Amino acid sequence: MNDEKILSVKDLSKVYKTDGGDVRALDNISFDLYKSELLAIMGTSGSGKSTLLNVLGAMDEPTSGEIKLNGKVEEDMFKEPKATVYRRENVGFVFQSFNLLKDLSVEENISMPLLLRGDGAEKIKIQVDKMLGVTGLTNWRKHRPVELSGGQQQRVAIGRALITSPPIVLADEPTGNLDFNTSTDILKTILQMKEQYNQSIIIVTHDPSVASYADRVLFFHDGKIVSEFVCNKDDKDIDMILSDFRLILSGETI
Ligand SMILES: Nc1ncnc2c1ncn2[C@@H]1O[C@H](COP(=O)(O)OP(=O)(O)OP(=O)(O)O)[C@@H](O)[C@H]1O
Repeated sequence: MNDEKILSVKDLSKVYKTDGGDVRALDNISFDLYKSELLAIMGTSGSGKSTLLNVLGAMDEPTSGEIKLNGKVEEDMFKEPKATVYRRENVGFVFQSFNLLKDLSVEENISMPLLLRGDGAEKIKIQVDKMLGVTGLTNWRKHRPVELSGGQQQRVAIGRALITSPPIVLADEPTGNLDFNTSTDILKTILQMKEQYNQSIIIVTHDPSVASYADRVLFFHDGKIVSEFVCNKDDKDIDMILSDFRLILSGETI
């Protein structure tokens, strides 16, 4: 991680109009994401974590506020066709539910973003072979998602998210459906790829052991950032993250 900012978020708010009244999902959020940083977001249910990822990924338009990418506001980043271009060039998504295309093989799923951006067959093959190696899926390349374990499916999703080397990766509970050992394996894959491709990653998680891999943790409550924790790799980060968070929530469940 270095001190170069890739994203600067300033006074970001998102208000949903519902029949039951306005829901302020994000309430004046400001933070920076640094180059090569792994930033974890934790928070109570309904505190705005997924909304934030959707807005940063230009899937949902904020009500107010500013997002700078590399120090510049992207004009019309929430309007098509600019939103699609912004996503394609800058963002990789990893979801809890993997979101793989079930009729396609592992290698076809991973190659999809390259096909969509119009890369040639030879270039795609080189990139996909490399990615299959990094994610440990070379022997599974011809298999379809249904024939894989949860951890393997998530590694396909990670490979697909990172194959275009996007500078930003947005991961929403990427280990939420996985057991402890598989989660650790997935996190190590994410970290290894971050080192290799120099990416900045935002990971939403309820799991303090996942958050302990991060450089920094932001805690959300009621659409606001209520605390920030800088992880020190050499002490008991998990305990500290948990106690910090419990203190903030004063008894609420995570
Ligand atoms: N499309 C929508 N329309 C109306 N309200 C919404 C919509 N999406 C989210 N919300 C509301 O915005 C708030 C934040 O939701 P969000 O999904 O971002 O929370 P979260 O922190 O990701 O929650 P969880 O940990 O339970 O997944 C919640 O009160 C939710 O009900």
